[in-house]
Amino acid sequence: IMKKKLLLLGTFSLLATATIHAQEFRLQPTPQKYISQDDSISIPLQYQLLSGNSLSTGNTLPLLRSLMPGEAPKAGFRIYIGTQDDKTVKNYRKRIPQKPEGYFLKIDKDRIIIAGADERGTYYGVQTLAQLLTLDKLPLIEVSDYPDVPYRGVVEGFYGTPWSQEARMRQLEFYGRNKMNVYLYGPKDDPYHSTPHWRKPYPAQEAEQIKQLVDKARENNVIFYWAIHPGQDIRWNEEDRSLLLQKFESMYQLGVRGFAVFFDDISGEGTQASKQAELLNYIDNHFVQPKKDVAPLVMCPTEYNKSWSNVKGGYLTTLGEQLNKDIQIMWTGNKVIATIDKPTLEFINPLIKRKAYIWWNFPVSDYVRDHLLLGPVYGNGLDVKDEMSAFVSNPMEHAESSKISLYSVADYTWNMEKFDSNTSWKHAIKDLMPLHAEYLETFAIHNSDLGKNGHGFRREESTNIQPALSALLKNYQEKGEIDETAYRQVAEECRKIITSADMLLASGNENRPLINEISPWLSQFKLVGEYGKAVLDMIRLQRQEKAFLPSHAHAQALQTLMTDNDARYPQGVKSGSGQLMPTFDALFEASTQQYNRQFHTALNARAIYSPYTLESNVAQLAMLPTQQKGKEGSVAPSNEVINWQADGSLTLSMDRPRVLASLRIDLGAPEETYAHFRLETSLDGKEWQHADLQTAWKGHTLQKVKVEGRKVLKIRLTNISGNEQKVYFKTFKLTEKE
Ligand SMILES: CC1=[NH+][C@H]2[C@@H](O1)O[C@H](CO)[C@@H](O)[C@@H]2O
Repeated sequence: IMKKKLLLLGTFSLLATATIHAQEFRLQPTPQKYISQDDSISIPLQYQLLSGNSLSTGNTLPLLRSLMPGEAPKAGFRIYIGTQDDKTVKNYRKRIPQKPEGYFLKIDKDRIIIAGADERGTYYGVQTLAQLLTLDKLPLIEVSDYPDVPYRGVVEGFYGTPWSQEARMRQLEFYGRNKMNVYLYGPKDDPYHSTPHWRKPYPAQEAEQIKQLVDKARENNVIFYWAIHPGQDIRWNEEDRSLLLQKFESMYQLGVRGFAVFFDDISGEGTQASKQAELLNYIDNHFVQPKKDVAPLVMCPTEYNKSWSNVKGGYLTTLGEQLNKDIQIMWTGNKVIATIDKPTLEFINPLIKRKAYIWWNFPVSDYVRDHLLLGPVYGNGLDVKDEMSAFVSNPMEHAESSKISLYSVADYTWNMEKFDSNTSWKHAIKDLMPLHAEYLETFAIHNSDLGKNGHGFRREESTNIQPALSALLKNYQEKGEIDETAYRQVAEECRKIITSADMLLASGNENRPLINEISPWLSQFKLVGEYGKAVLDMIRLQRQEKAFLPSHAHAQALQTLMTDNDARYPQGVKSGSGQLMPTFDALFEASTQQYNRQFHTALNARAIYSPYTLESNVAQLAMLPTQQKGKEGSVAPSNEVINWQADGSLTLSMDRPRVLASLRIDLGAPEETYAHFRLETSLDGKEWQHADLQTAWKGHTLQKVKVEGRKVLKIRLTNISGNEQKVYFKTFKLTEKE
């Protein structure tokens, strides 16, 4: 454990440092019961350790010794540590909360007692002590603590670039420190987790990496679950069943002691509830139970959220009735992306006849990959701790950045009623970068909304400056006046934005992995701050015929820079898209229009925006955002199975006719599926011309459409089969002729 001392750069006296640290100090997660005697002792440099036999294996004692290296048999100060069966803590047995993973921690003048309800509870007691040891003096306290939600942690279950080995190793340490006890390995783009290679054992190198992760997880008292995603091509036969069990056996040989089967985002034969239940029960009865040291099986259903469930169809009730009682069933809530409240659980728990194992799809961003989601965790009910068996977060492909949310998920699931979203968020940021917390907070508060997206899930953004932004815009648009107070606040925020971007980019090694992840967004964030300043100049100089021009030109230059592709992250980089950019764009347009009217000029009054708009009567496509990068225009991909109704269509419209060089469409479906669709283009939205969909190349279902040289204003794709088609929506991308 790296003892994270707050090394303020010498500007404070030792006392002040301790005071500041003590003031801001909080235990993470918030303990259930904490009694302080308003007294403290120096950290004992020597102590006698009296530890119970139950701790002879495991990582609890190694952790304690790494935190307090002064073990000495004759020392006066004593540390008593053990689980409730150990005689070393028998005098404190009745102080131990009788809950799984509970512990009692007491710091007294001449002794420390760490007594756990079980091994992991004792380990958590040491983790709490670890936090207290970052203070300059040890407070005399008594902590009685235990988790509200039995299983708490992370499911790496997103599409896109899987986390690296180093990122996962750091994650597991973070889970140990924050008392999260579950990590489910299930990255959609790992070919050995999903189609095509789920039947095959990992190659030697990947196998070794999994083994390292399993060992690291054990060190941090985290249950490592390995998940398999077979549903897209599983055959319900003896052969595939034994191949799946052999794969699980090969993972067991690597040390894996937790297993999951995900049936999400699939179509076809694999979606049958009774077949899924039969397979899972077989795995439970012939693998999990006989092994005796494997955690209860976890499964993700095909109908994993209410908006996709068809209760009368019986899928969920079939699982509820047929699945062995100890098999856990995951649930994302009322929608794919949703916050979890009591009604959500009152709907699902009776259907599946057990407490739902929540898969929370936040801060996952695989459907808005150009955004970082760094805002507070909020919106989940504080009254649902007894209605769920687990709460695991599906994070972003950016592992370090996800820790802002994960810190709060750990806090929320350990002590739900005491959870305070904003306090937790501020401490999450301090935990990531104590020396640059104020700058990271400025960055995070303006990079939290998702923008328009296929799931319609949004988050608050720029809440600190939002009132000033709307006051400034309202006064200017309606009265052409400048609200001076709002103007000053927005100017100050732009200065903070620019400074924060620079301070974080120059923050050296405080948290290099985090900065490496977010640097494309930091560069973009700085441009947003500069753009805000240029636009503030424009409205200030709007009546000065000459002075206005350089600011207008600078604002346009910044718009161009902000839409340029960042090679470090080709999926696009958006920052401040929720409040800052819409306000600055509106001020840019209003002031330029005003200037044009006053000086009879024709300066460009349109902020650069995406020239493409999407319309569709297919529910899951209707809200997908469009993107423009140079000569490329695209509709953002969706990761889920699209239920494309008969005669349903999608239309991509442009701001003006453009000549196409190519159009690529990938519905992730076999060749014959494309016969069910018609592609047309139009110059006026009235006359439509047919365009041939033809296979670009075998093996991959990407369609290259013969539109070379065709001038179009609209492109339309329609399901003409007369039936609903279940397809993916992986690529819809046009390239304009140079
Ligand atoms: C249970 C579930 N499976 C999918 C779905 O939720 O949406 C997530 C967000 O797009 C995606 O990451 C995940 O793989």
